[in-house]
Amino acid sequence: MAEAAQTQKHGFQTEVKQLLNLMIHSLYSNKEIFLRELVSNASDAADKLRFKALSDNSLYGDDGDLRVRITIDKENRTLTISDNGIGMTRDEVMTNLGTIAKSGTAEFFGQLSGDEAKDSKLIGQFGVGFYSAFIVADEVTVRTRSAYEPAENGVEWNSKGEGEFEVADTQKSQRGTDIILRLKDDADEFLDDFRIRGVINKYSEHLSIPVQMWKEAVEEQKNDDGEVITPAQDARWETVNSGQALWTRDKADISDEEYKEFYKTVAHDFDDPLLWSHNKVEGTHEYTSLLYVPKRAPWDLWNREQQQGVKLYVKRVFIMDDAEQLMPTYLRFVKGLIDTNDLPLNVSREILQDNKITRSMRNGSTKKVLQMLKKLAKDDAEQYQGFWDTFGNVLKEGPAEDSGNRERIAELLRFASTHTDEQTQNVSLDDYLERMKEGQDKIYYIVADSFEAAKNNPALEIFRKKGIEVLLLSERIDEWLMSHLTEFKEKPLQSVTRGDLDLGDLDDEEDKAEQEKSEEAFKAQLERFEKALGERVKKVRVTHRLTNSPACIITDDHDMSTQMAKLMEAAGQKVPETKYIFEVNPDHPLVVKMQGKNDEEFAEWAQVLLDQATLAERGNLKDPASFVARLNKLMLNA
Ligand SMILES: Nc1ncnc2c1ncn2[C@@H]1O[C@H](COP(=O)(O)OP(=O)(O)OP(=O)(O)O)[C@@H](O)[C@H]1O
Repeated sequence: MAEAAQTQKHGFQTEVKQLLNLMIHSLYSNKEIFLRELVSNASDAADKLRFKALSDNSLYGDDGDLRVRITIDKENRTLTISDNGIGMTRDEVMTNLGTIAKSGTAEFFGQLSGDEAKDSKLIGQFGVGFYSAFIVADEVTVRTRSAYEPAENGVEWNSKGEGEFEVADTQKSQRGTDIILRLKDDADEFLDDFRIRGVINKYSEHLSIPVQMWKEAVEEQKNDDGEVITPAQDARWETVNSGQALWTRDKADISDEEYKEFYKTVAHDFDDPLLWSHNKVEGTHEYTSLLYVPKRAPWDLWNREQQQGVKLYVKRVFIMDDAEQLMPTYLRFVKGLIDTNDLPLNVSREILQDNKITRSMRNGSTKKVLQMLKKLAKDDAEQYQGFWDTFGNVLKEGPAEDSGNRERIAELLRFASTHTDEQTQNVSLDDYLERMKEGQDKIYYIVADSFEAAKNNPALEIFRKKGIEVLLLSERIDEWLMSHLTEFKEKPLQSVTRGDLDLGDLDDEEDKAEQEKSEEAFKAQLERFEKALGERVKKVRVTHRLTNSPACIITDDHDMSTQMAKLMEAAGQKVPETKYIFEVNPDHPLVVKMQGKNDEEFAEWAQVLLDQATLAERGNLKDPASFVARLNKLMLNA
């Protein structure tokens, strides 16, 4: 080993220290995965080089056979994983092996509770990567040289995993990266050739890169008659895996186990996937897709800029990670790959962006994912519920993003509803349609800040009385969803807190006649309300939706809904002030009592009723102090 010069000491980024700590504690029972991670990094490095070499063949130098080699040194207790891939420059080493360059990492680690059992679940969401080397090693040395740099610009990185690492310049004749692990005392098993071969077979069998191990020379063996039974073999590098990319094989010949292990390698997940779909598409455009739905959400699912999980290959050559053109954002949890013969090898992101072939692959793959989810929902409601609880809120972005598949996505949505009054979102729109009352022509829903606020909103009273089911929505995304989901199977969706309530055929003639009568009788009172509330409301009218509450506020047909206004406010946008329609229940004892009050008292009562109704709908008041003062005054007078 050449003398390393210019050694510099550095501290790990805080998050790296936390990750190391967490990993060593959570993964001691699953040590072998370090090898999967390091071999898959080596394979990625080979993929990157192959891709760069498409436009600059000289990058290969005289070493064009890309491979990963694993060497065991029992005497020095080291295991070395070596690749001749793209390698790293000094700057790349500093960022890749000293920091975690993903936005939001600090917040992620902020969630750690210190409870090992709980925290170890988080590690699965994070993806373990290079640092998993420290599960089995008490010292790791990385010697690397970028394909763009000469031999003298090699870099040596070294760390004992205790908060610091050292970086030095070095000479490295061969391009690529060697990861040298000095194994811990309890990691003896990884000095065993047979054990390592087993791990490679398990995890790296279907990577498209050969993984090789050194095989000692074999002497010729003859039987007593002088016939050769074992021919002599020179010592050599032997390829341990099949090196055939899994997705190129026939579906019928691939076992579930193989699909699952392959998933772990491509997705850097160590849980099994929930579902997968492997398709060879023929016709105008030919491509193969292998798409997985994970069981667990990645830690950065809510970062819409997070990398997408679908890789693009052209003619078996890896082209790029996270090809965002291949999968819509609302399916960003899908992992896997698409391999096509129809694109040129030198395809760029720009070309991908506006390309017929990309569009066709994206449409086809989107449909495949939606289909496999639909099938799961049909075959296994419990597993589907698990999927929905994890990824439902991402899927809810779908109707806005992908109008072409709106109905297909809508079939996959699940809601809480007044059918059970439980918070679990397990009612599909099809369930709702099946339970619709005779004469009902709309799907009713309410959006509120919380499940309780939705469930207890006074606007539901008439629906409960008549036994009409209402969907109860209370996630942040729901208002956005409903503004793009206006009908399902030709039935319009209608908010119960918006516009005129016309229950259509659900109101019988008698109800209608009664309503008209009470409106007529209440005319003079309405005018008193209007005078008392003035500019605070858009209009005052008699309600048909309340049975137990004195009043409620309703958004007019074309005004912005309360929840949408809140969303926009939260996003820092200026929102025009919306005035509500104030609906009064003439039969409520409080309203009846108000009739005997003088104008001044009446006005006080009216203000309090409006504030109460606003609280029930918006969850807050612009001027809470005046509300409290008024209420206290009324209580004193009582
Ligand atoms: N053998 C290698 N050759 C070249 N670069 C490498 C090698 N191993 C790691 N790297 C670089 O270090 C970075 C960090 O690796 P690490 O395994 O921690 O994370 P990752 O592979 O990006 O993500 P994941 O969490 O999914 O594993 C890689 O993205 C890559 O740029």
